[in-house]
Amino acid sequence: MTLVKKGTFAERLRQSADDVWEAIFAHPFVQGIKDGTLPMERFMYYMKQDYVYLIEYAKLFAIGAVKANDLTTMGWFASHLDGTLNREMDLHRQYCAEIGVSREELEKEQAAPSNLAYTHYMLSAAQQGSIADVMACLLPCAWSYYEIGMRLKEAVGDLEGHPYRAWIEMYSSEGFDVMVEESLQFMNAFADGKNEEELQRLENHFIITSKFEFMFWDMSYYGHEWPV
Ligand SMILES: Cc1ncc(CO)c(N)n1
Repeated sequence: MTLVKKGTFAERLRQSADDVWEAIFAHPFVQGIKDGTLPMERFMYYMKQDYVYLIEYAKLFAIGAVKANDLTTMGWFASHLDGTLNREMDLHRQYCAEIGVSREELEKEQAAPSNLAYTHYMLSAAQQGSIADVMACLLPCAWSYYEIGMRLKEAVGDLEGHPYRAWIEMYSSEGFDVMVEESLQFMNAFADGKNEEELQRLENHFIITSKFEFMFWDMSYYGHEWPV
């Protein structure tokens, strides 16, 4: 299941946030997707918040394309900017269309506080930092979803008739594992030659964005809103 290679910087990152990731896997929202017991109303709240999240997340790929030092890297970021906007977000548009939520309504959704904090943290780190900072912020998103997707697919087995089938299939699909694997390779290459202080900054981005991933699930389950 794990794509990470021993002794790499990506392995160090994964280990540094392991407790956070275990808390994510055990979260009642994630467990509820697996069991199919998650109320659809919570899932739709999550999808709407995720839609506005993905608009900002996609900008990280655009920043990565600007900060890339070669055409292969630039092309990779450009293709995932396209993939996020035109494929991943299609899943959201389709789910929402099925229950009568239009594209316009999705785009008008206001980000809840944890969502806003998460995307702004990433955008600020990406704008101030190098391409390595961009990747350290992006990694927990795709990689933790991949591990969730794989775990859920394995636990559920036959997805026929499962209420969250399309979601589980998307994040456990073959294209997605390639994307994660390539992200890990890029992360290792970008970290190459960096001193310990810089590596710690990258590790900190990884841990913080992993914690924001947990908060996103928590917010979607309990509905944390602005206090006033
Ligand atoms: C909050 C969040 N993190 C990661 C992903 C995976 O792209 C997503 N769709 N939403």
